[in-house]
Amino acid sequence: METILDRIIEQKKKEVLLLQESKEIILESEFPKRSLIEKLQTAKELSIIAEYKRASPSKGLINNGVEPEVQAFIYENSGASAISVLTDSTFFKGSFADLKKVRQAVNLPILCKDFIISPLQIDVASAHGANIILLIVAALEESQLHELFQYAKGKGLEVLVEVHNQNELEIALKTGAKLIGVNNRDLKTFTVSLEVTEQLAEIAKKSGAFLISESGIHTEQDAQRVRNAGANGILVGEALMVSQDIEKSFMKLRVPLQEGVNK
Ligand SMILES: O=P(O)(O)OC[C@@H](O)[C@@H](O)c1c[nH]c2ccccc12
Repeated sequence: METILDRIIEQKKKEVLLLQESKEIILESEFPKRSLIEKLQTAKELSIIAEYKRASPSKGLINNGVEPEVQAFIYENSGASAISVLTDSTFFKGSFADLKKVRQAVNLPILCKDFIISPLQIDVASAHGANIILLIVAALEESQLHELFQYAKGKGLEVLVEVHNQNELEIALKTGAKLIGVNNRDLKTFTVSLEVTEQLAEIAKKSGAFLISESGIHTEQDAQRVRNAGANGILVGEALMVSQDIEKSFMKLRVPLQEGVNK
């Protein structure tokens, strides 16, 4: 059966073809380098990557009423370590223009949250001010994963490699990734469980990578749970996008880090 991930990838292939045909010259990034890895190395609390996400295929419209630069500014002032911006338009109502607006509003590292299948998309992300790109193991052939990983590193970008099970994690670790994102949400079925982080944390941490627990984190208890499993950081979208008091939401999610977890 065709999954939502299959549909998204089909759409991305069309977008990449259009990009190729447009022959548009994609300029090099004119923005300074910002490192999430350096922040994780010295962090004393669970790092929060705060996401700007208007909508998603699993939740529909989440919040269409706040501008990306305004939301990102509040995230930065509330203690975020990085900002994630959804740039997919078809399924998430995002854009690269959103990414650039966020770049101009904050000093934090920015993650381009998209379904990357081509180096061209990495060029576009970098030109709009991204410092980190996402590579989703479930969306790529292993050879493609390696190629895109090396390409992004060559451009001075950091790479968050996303996995959802042990098989994907083992593939991810072969790239030498320093940032592993465990997605608690299955992109094929939308089922969310923080147990996924608990199950994969040990193997991910043994490799010396930093572990980011992604999706389904809403409460202080959720943050503590993935922290206790060994996470260095969390990626939070919906809970912050719908929050009536973002600063207060941050205070709850900012829990102290486990001793020695970033050594
Ligand atoms: O809104 P949540 O449940 O806090 O999830 C945020 C983030 O993890 C999620 O948006 C995400 C994780 N991996 C992705 C890959 C593509 C698109 C979106 C995602």
